Amino acid sequence: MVLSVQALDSGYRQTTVLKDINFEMKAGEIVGLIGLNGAGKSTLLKTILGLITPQKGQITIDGKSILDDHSQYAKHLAYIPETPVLYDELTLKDHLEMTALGYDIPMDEVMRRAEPLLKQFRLDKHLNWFPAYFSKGMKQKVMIICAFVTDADVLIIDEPFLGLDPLAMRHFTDLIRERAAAGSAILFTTHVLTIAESLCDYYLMLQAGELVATGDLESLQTQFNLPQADLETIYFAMTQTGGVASE
Ligand SMILES: Nc1ncnc2c1ncn2[C@@H]1O[C@H](COP(=O)(O)OP(=O)(O)OP(=O)(O)O)[C@@H](O)[C@H]1O
Repeated sequence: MVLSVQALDSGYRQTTVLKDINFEMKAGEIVGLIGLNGAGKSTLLKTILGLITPQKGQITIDGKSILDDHSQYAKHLAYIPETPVLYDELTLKDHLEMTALGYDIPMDEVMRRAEPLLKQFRLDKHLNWFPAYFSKGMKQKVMIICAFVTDADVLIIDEPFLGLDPLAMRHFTDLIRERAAAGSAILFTTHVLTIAESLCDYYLMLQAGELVATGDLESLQTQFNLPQADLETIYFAMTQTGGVASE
């Protein structure tokens, strides 16, 4: 099991947002974390990343928790946040260099891995540009490239498709599939359910901080008693019933 989340409660100061979250991810799995605004998706991703300390329960990657070795734990993870976070005073190449340092990968190896991605995302001529000159989508692409040049075996991606043009979106979904085929586990949130449906092996359906259903589409169809339904139909049913359909 690459990622294991057990009996997790998490949130902010006095507030508990996530209640009793349990799931596991194997190498090569693509998992969609699906739920309404405010359901707790980002809170879950940030807790896995170690940016929020769990109130209860435990998270392990390859059997180790963040408490065992913080820096080793962090090297197993790469994160693409919802809003690109770039340093104003660093160029695109500097950001790649920072990634190389952070993950202990030689810079020439990072550049070798980055080259096809830079070309694909049409940023190969912009290595010396500063973020101020990038569009929102270009900034998002920098975050994607920095995450995909690492050796991380768990990729955490928060609403990755907003701001990308259709061509970039296609390249990005291909990259996600390739990376999973190479053995990484990929957990992402999205409100774009058609893309989730085309990419995910299974789904975590989060409603008001609780996992109300998990499984692949077929299993969700059974749980919600909606044979043949697509993910969007199941999602609407979830928001109306607050969970799986009663018998
Ligand atoms: N820094 C914070 N301090 C206190 N409460 C917060 C904080 N960030 C989020 N929350 C609360 O936690 C709950 C879950 O928020 P979260 O951002 O995890 O939702 P989400 O599912 O990612 O939503 P969205 O789809 O809008 O991104 C919400 O009720 C929100 O108000």
